[in-house]
Amino acid sequence: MPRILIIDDDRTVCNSLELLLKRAGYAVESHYEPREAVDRVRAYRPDLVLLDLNFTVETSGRAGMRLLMELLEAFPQLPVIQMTGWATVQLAVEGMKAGARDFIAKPWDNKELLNTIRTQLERGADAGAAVPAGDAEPFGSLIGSSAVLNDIINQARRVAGTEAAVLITGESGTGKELVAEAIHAASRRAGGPFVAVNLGGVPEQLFESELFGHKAGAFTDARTDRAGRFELAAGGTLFLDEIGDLAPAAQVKLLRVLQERQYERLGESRPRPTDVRVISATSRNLDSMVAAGTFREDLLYRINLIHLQLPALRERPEDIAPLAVHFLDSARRRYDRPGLRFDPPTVPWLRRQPFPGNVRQLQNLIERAAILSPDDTITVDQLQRQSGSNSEPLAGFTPSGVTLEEMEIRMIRAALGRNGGEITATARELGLTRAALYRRLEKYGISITTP
Ligand SMILES: Nc1ncnc2c1ncn2[C@@H]1O[C@H](COP(=O)(O)OP(=O)(O)OP(=O)(O)O)[C@@H](O)[C@H]1O
Repeated sequence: MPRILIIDDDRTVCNSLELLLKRAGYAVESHYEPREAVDRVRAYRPDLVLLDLNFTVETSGRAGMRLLMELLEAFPQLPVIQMTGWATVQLAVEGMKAGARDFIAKPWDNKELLNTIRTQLERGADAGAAVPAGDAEPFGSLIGSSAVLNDIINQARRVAGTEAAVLITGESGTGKELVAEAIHAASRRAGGPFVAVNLGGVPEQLFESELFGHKAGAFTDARTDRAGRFELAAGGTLFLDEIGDLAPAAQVKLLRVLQERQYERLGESRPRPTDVRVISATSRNLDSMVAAGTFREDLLYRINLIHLQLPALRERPEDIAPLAVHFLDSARRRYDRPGLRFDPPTVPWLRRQPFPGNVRQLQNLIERAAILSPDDTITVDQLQRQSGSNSEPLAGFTPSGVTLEEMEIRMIRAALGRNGGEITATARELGLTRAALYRRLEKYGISITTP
């Protein structure tokens, strides 16, 4: 019978956990005193430890973190599951970087807790040993070896096995959706669907129908019953893209469903339980939006148990070469041009470009070059031409004295000019989504009629 030791100074918590775990067939003991915990582990030899991070003597969780470190040092193979309040979940993430296996947020869900324990016991004593930071094992289809990206990959790998809600932020085209897919693929829900919904593209009046579904006749255009995204994603992951674009009323509706873990199709009164892991993404700054009163703080709290901030491509120029090579390789296969290659000055040139549209812009640039290149060698000259501009920033080095923001403004104006103010074409040329282009127009006060 597997042995579990609970370390928590709250006896009521220990009692109810003991009851639950014994019923589930484990041998359980509790330890209330953080100080002698290491000795207790040595004596009891548990197969798994449930460790509370927030001892009442000190609610910051630091005492719990110290104890976690001591335990991991004394018993590096021991699976430790941390327990923590919502307010200190960030601490648990730190704990996972240090080698804890997982965490459960209090108040816990019995089923989830038992699942987590079972998974960790199945993984055995050494299987989950911490992956060293900066390792280069592939994660999903993410390419890149910069330290910043690796750090994010490692964090994502660790949270993948949990049910925690993840918020991914970063500029447009930095790979937020790709990271979400990779987390899904590495999670227990990998066998279930990955359903993405772009909340920026859902008109406010269709929000409920889109997410929760509707019954025929629920409104004028509802001719047949329709499942919403929550239903389609059941057993899998729901990716809420551009969550910062959500209107206030929709924020309330989403929050309610996330809190109550149930929803109703429009026109139906039967509640359906949600069975999704939520991953959200946005290129907006939700903290400032909360401060400005345009994004609900309680919703932010729900969706960002774990926060992954993806750096812009210009902040990790080391990733440009491997990405460029990867995209060229795909283009070789896709367009059946096996001889395609970069002229040697191309890659150093690419590394110097600001790429306001990030990885997506780099990908588009190389794809276009691969299609249009008259022979097998892609040169700087061609890339400059393909980037659609001879006088604008991508054509050369960053002019001195010009800020990145000014360059971005110039690029946007020039692209708007070339495309006659047409948003879709301009966004495509810049490697941005329409929503991302609109945000920039708004941010810089650029008007479309007089680019
Ligand atoms: N690290 C990476 N390795 C390989 N491909 C990448 C990487 N990052 C991004 N990409 C590619 O770049 C494109 C943009 O990525 P993705 O759609 O995930 O970005 P995003 O941040 O979600 O963008 P948006 O905010 O505009 O929705 C995709 O085609 C994706 O496959």
